Amino acid sequence: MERARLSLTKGQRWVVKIGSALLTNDGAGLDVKRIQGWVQQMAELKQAGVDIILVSSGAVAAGMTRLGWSERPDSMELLQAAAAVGQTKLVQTYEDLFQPFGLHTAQVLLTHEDLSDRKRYLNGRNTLRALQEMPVIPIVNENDTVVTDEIRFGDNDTLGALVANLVEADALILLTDQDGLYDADPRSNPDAQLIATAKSNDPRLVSVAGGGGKLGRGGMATKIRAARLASRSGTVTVIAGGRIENVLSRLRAGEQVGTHLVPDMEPITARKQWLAGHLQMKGELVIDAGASKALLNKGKSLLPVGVKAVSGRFQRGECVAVVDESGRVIARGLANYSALEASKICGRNTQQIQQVLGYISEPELIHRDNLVVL
Ligand SMILES: Nc1ncnc2c1ncn2[C@@H]1O[C@H](COP(=O)(O)OP(=O)(O)O)[C@@H](O)[C@H]1O
Ligand SMILES: N[C@@H](CCC(=O)OP(=O)(O)O)C(=O)O
Repeated sequence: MERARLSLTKGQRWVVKIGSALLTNDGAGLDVKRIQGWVQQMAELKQAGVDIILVSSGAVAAGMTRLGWSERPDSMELLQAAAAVGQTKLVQTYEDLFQPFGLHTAQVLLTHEDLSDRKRYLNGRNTLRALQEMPVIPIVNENDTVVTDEIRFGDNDTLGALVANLVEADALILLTDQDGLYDADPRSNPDAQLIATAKSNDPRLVSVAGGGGKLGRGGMATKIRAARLASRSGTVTVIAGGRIENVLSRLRAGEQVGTHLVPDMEPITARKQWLAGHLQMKGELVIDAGASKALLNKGKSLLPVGVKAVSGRFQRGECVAVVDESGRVIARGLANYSALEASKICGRNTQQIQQVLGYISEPELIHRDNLVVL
């Protein structure tokens, strides 16, 4: 497809994600020889004017080797400790390998909360933009030491997609241990066929994508979700084999390598992408059929009168899910009222808000500028 080809051959901003399954020599530390190959290609791209942001996994694996562990631990604190030990090794390895090309690296560790908080999100975006102007390759990973299970990205595919949204990347390249997305998991189906191209939002992709291997976290399922998220900033996603020779340079030259997932929607505004990227909701608003129609078909704000039930604990300004009567999540947005206030004014018309609460902040429960339909 022409659009995908242009994002790859002419795009000025790429997010490249290298997964755990690829970075390690079958669990035994970092595969420095291979990393050197990707570094060389990324350095050449940067010198040709493509801003590269690298999302690299591998901290836990590198930490395990440094600590002399052969088995991946199960406990959260040991995994976090291994990540803390391994992250320095990971960045040191990249720094040493980029240095001969006159490039430095910058360590960027992010959590889900950093990207949910509007101020920190904007700060992160400004910093990454500033780094792009420099002879520097930012290296992003999840800040594993401080996250708990409930708030983890867990896999770096999702993180890669949110970073692609953050910088409005032309392309998100997910390098992994398979040559791309197959119509069934090739580990268990030797006859599986490679899918060369598809629309990022094609619902059929979900059924072919299975889970990850013993080193990777998310498998293809999270890569498909990442492609969907990335499409919101008009970003093309490529899932490709990191062991394919010169994979990045060949993609830049316009070769059909791996699976190309092409957005089939117009990019949404940066603010709405930020909203859509929220993974944790603080509460839920169940709305009636009339309100669903107003949101889905007319791009309207959500008024308290259309809300049937409120659940969860949220404050004004926090992100909530909007659910229709059948239980389907149709939108999310920032609430203008807390959960307690919302439960008092739901089902009421605008005039009644003042009577019930004694004050009125806004007539809308969620203003359309702070609402994204999913
Ligand atoms: N339909 C599919 N096509 C290709 N690979 C698949 C598919 N379904 C599941 N997989 C598995 O996903 C794995 C890659 O994901 P993962 O292990 O998380 O790696 P990474 O660390 O690169 O993200 C592959 O090794 C493969 O076995
Ligand atoms: N943050 C973790 C990586 C998580 C992970 O393995 O993700 P993925 O490569 O997407 O399977 C680490 O650096 O070890």
